Amino acid sequence: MVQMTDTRLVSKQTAFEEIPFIDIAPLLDGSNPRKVSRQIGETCEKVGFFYIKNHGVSRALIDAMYAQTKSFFAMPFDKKNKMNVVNSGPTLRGYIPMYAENVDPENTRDFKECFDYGAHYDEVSPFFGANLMPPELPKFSDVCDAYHGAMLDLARKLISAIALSLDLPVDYFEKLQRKPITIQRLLHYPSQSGEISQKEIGIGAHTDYGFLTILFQDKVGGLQVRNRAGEWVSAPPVEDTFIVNIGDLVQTLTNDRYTSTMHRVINTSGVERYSIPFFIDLDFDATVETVATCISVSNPAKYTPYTCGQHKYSRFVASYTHLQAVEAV
Ligand SMILES: O=C(O)CCC(=O)C(=O)O
Ligand SMILES: [Fe+2]
Repeated sequence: MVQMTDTRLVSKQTAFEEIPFIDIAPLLDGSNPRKVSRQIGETCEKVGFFYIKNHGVSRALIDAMYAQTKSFFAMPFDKKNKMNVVNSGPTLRGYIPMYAENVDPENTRDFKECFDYGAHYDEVSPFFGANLMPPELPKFSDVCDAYHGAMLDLARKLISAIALSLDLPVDYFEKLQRKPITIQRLLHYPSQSGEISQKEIGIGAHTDYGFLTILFQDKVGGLQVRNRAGEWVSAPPVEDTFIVNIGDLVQTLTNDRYTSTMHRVINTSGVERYSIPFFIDLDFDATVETVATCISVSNPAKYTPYTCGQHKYSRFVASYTHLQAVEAV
């Protein structure tokens, strides 16, 4: 039995029109990218989250990634813990056990475990390097690479549409994303029962730190998004779609025209929930400053420019317990 003692945790079971659906086929096949970019722009202003359909990623690849995700988390803790993120140095990839990352640390402990990887680099630098991979799962590494590649291609298309929506050249962001920070995350949320309070939920309320997130979620549900009126709205799983949302960097780049929207996860379904978000930022050294088309005399730039890597690392320090120990030394 689940009891929501805290009414702030209840979400409106509204129709998901509140989070729009966008058919991106005309963007991917080149027949009408401007139409898709207009829809994305409007949605980024009003909601910050949208479902995409006809996204071109094969069902077989998604199913394979999902199967590997379940196999990964089914491994004994000791095996997963050999890949603990604390062993990855500045690369900051690998296994993140329960409570080792809390994205809203003032209020919530996150009842989830994760595995993070990215593109392979021989050289180690913050957010880049080799992936820690489980030798027990022979297909894991190849499936991960293929999935990450598909997400990167899709993200670049969506980002070109965001550029168009801001009256910028279609390739505007490419110069800031030559070697972008990306994180491909696998997530496991056990179900919670009993009394549930804000002190411990799947993932605490947060905005994403980067440019764009593309999320696959399984059929279980539990994602909630805070709308502009401050109400929590469910973002239920919908077959053959991904959920896309913009992050903090876009809010700065657009001078708050597009806002990075708060969201959280509460899994009280009685079954395990798995989700697979892909995060893309800018290059580590890229300067994040508002684009010219979002500034005017009556709407001057609100943000002091910062670098992408700086921002990302500061958010990691705030949420990863092992980095707090390092910073405190
Ligand atoms: O699992 C989900 O549905 C959302 C995950 C999320 O918000 C995140 O990892 O930033
Ligand atoms: Fe998130």
